[in-house]
Amino acid sequence: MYIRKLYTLVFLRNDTHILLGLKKRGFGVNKWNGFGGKVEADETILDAALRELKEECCVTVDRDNLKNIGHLEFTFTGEPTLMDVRVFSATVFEGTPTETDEMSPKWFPYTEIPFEDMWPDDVIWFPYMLKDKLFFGKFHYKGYDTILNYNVEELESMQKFYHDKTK
Ligand SMILES: CNc1ncnc2c1ncn2[C@@H]1O[C@H](COP(=O)(O)OP(=O)(O)OP(=O)(O)O)[C@@H](O)[C@H]1O
Repeated sequence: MYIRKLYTLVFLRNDTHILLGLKKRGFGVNKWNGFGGKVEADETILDAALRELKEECCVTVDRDNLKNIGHLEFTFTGEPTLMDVRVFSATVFEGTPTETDEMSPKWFPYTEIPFEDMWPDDVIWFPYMLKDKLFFGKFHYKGYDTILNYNVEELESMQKFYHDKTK
């Protein structure tokens, strides 16, 4: 049994580029990633996603424009926590991505995503996101550099996935 902790991860995208942020502190420091963090006890997952995006790169998204596109689960050998990461994508947003204490944002062409400076799982599930497929990925790590085993599958619908999960 694991202790499940909820996280959000948001990607802004257009036809040719994706916005990533270089994490300046804390978990995943010096890695490029989407924007996100822990869901607080008093907020919904969607509210947490919008809040973290604003806090980390000063961009706001209308909640109707934030699409849940994937679900990731991370476990680490010897650790009791399961990181339950809800992945979102938006193409419509307000504001200019701006550096904050936590993140330094930069647009990358889809052909130049810096996977060597990202979490090792990203290169495995990004292709689903980039092809606009919904996905569910599970990764078991040893330390923070080595994936011992994983599985990624395409989903028909996030709503159906969450409905089936709670059965
Ligand atoms: C293991 N493989 C992984 N692959 C891809 N992304 C990963 C990840 N593991 C964590 N993430 C994301 O990294 C952020 C951490 O957030 P994190 O800094 O811990 O949260 P938060 O901003 O609440 O922290 P503090 O307020 O500083 O405590 C959060 O978006 C989360 O989804």
